[in-house]
Amino acid sequence: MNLLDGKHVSAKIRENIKQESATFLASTGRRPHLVAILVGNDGASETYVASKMRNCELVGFESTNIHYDVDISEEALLAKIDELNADPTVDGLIVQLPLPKHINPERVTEAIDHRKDVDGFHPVNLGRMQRNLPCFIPATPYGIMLMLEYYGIDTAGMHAVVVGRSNIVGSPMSILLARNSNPGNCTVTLTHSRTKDIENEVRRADIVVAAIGKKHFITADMVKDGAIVIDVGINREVSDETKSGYRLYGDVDFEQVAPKASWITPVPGGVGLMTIVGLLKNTLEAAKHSIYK
Ligand SMILES: Nc1nc(=O)c2c([nH]1)NC[C@@H]1CN(c3ccc(C(=O)N[C@@H](CCC(=O)O)C(=O)O)cc3)C=[N+]21
Repeated sequence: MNLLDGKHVSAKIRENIKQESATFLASTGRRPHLVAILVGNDGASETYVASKMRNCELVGFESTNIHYDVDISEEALLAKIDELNADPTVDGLIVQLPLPKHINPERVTEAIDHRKDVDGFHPVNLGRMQRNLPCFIPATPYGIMLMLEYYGIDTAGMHAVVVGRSNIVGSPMSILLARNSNPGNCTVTLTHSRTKDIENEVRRADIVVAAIGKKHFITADMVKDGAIVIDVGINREVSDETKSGYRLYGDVDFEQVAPKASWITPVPGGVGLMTIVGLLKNTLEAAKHSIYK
């Protein structure tokens, strides 16, 4: 078993981003700038946004966190997005999900200027990704592809099984793995809650991407010998044994599965850290206008 070490890879890639960020500052007199909007008081969301801001600092980006009460109206949120779209000092703009029930996430996603959509959730970016055109790729799938690339894993011809069809992970992941690029060129099966026999589908996988949101859903008996296992799960449980007061569990039973896998990501220390690197890379591209002139 080899570890796909998110801690190591994210630190390495952050070094490159930091250098490019310094070059950007030297030539333009300003820093790449990410704005993150957070609505409400979800503990996990607050942790992620804080981590994104801290990572911006690490690579020399400017970052702004706008925090609204849970009862902000959709209209007021959309008005703020319009204002930030028009603000030339803002390069990247994200609205942390999930949003409260009275706000339509689809409307919010489409309101963000696709040239600042560093989450890669806007339909323009999604469509361009599907066509293999320059675009912002959603941060988690992007981070996973960067990790495979870093370790020089050639996925061409592999059978990939993605578990979960979310807009932010499973669905874009299936597109990226099937694309004619490297990593990519996989034969992809996208499984979900209505799949007849998920266990059996996963058993056929050369590469498994688990993005279901259920602790230890993927067990050893479901994994083929030598498979590559990517765990996107971040299931939080209260624990009095840790400083933070909670413990994270993946969608994969790491202890059981690791001995069978050729490569595997740990949780924490895997995909989550790469997600942030994906976001930083997109923000740098947005600042440099290297995707949209
Ligand atoms: N608009 C939007 N964009 C997102 O990118 C987005 C989102 N909404 N909503 C929620 C998910 C989740 N997400 C994570 C980011 C970092 C870690 C991360 O850093 N994880 C660390 C540990 C984190 C901890 O200890 O809590 C690790 O896995 O080692 C995890 C998950 C971004 N998301």
